[in-house]
Amino acid sequence: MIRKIRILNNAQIAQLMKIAASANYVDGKISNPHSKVKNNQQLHDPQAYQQTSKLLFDALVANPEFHEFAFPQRVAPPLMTKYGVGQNYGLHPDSATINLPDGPLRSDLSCTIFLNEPDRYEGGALHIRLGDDDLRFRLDAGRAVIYPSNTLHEVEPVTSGERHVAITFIQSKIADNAKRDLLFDLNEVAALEGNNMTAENFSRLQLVQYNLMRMWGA
Ligand SMILES: O=C(O)CCC(=O)C(=O)O
Ligand SMILES: [Fe+2]
Repeated sequence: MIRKIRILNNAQIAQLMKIAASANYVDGKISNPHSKVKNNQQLHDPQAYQQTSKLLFDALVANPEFHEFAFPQRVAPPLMTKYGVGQNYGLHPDSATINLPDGPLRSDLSCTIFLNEPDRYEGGALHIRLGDDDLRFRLDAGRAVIYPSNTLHEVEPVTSGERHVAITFIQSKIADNAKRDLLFDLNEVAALEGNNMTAENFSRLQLVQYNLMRMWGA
């Protein structure tokens, strides 16, 4: 399942874009030197990186919808990237593991947080391939798309303007996408309809929710 969630308010977007305007970006190949398809720029200043990464991380983990959908166990520090005219990130899968200072993170879900409005650039869609189907995202500033890391996806070439996003990767308590999606649906229905049930039936429903979490969760 793929979800779109509003993560940032206007003040947070303005703060991030202000930092982006004066910070130093470097060739994105710095973190994937062998990539044949990565053609973007990423934030490099250690201070700007730490500040933006904390703001983005805090916004994400404060968001209840993010928890309901992702069941996050660990979230990689978000990284701001940008794409100028002619830049893109060709079709690729995301790595299964990402090495972080506190140990490897298994990437179950990938997340793009859009930082500038889609009318500020042309092209630059995040294109996710699902078998024969194609999904394209150019979301409003502040909104994120969270999608399974095991998909093939690309960032299409920017043809005018500049595309600003932040990316992160999530290790979920439920590694399996199908199981995670089932529990998300079950929990959502329980939250929406629980008040209409008898107390005993609601308790039985909770028993199923909790025991599936025990069976499937980390
Ligand atoms: O910029 C995006 O929307 C996604 C970038 C991406 O696929 C990646 O960094 O692995
Ligand atoms: Fe990717």
